[in-house]
Amino acid sequence: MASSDVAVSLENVHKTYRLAEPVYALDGVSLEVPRGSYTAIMGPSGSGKSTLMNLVGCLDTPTEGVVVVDGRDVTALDGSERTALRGEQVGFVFQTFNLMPRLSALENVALPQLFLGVGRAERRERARELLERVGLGDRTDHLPNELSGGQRQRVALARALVNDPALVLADEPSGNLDTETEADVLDLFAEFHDAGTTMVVVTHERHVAERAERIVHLLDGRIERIEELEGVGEPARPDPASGSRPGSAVEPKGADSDDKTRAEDEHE
Ligand SMILES: Nc1ncnc2c1ncn2[C@@H]1O[C@H](COP(=O)(O)OP(=O)(O)OP(=O)(O)O)[C@@H](O)[C@H]1O
Repeated sequence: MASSDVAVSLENVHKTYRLAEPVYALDGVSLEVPRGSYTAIMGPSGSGKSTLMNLVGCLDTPTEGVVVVDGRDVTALDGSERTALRGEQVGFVFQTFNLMPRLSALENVALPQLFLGVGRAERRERARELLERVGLGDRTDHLPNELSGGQRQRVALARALVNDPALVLADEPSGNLDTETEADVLDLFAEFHDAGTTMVVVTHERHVAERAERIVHLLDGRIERIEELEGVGEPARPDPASGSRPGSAVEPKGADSDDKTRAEDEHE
């Protein structure tokens, strides 16, 4: 695959947490995530899913191996360069990404646009639009603690999508949502995917994973297998020149934490 068709690539990535006993959270993972593809990551608890997402999202660096995001070797970047790359490219839907408690739903969603230099009126309009899309058009002025858990999660989702990131990373995005809201969230993911966004979703739920084009199964820090799903969605942007379609395959090929927060420590 041409490198420009690859959103994220991992080459022989190891992540070892050095405790009294070392923990080999990732143990030689190689993976290409094509631009515009929709990938689900599944695996038992402790198999390395969140560790993998943190590396793909430039929140962390591997102990060994190479992680390339949008053509840039993450391991060669310093902390602030990684933060910048993350801000430009990645939208996180992580449960650990809490909302700012003193900002309204609308202000929380508007916040990431501040760092792209978008004007206030436009920020608020876009935030309102996103909140409407996640079914919270009537909750824009609520503070996070005036919302239910599922509503807070939808605000976090709107915030993750507001800058129209090239890559969306979601860790258990529908964890505490009721069936109807989950369906709305997954429809929204499908919409973003249809518009060309690269989606990577960690889930324990088979029916959530089946909305993707392929499922990467992790076991003990390794890729156990990659399952290509039949009949999912339409071919993603056929490339008449090569006859190949970007997004048609995730190919298996073969630490030190920095700041873990994004908008959390920044204020409007
Ligand atoms: N910061 C850390 N320090 C030490 N060990 C860690 C750390 N983070 C994760 N681990 C260990 O690394 C392994 C992989 O963890 P990870 O969170 O990636 O698993 P997971 O597949 O996301 O699990 P779950 O489904 O339970 O969220 C686990 O054995 C975990 O205990």
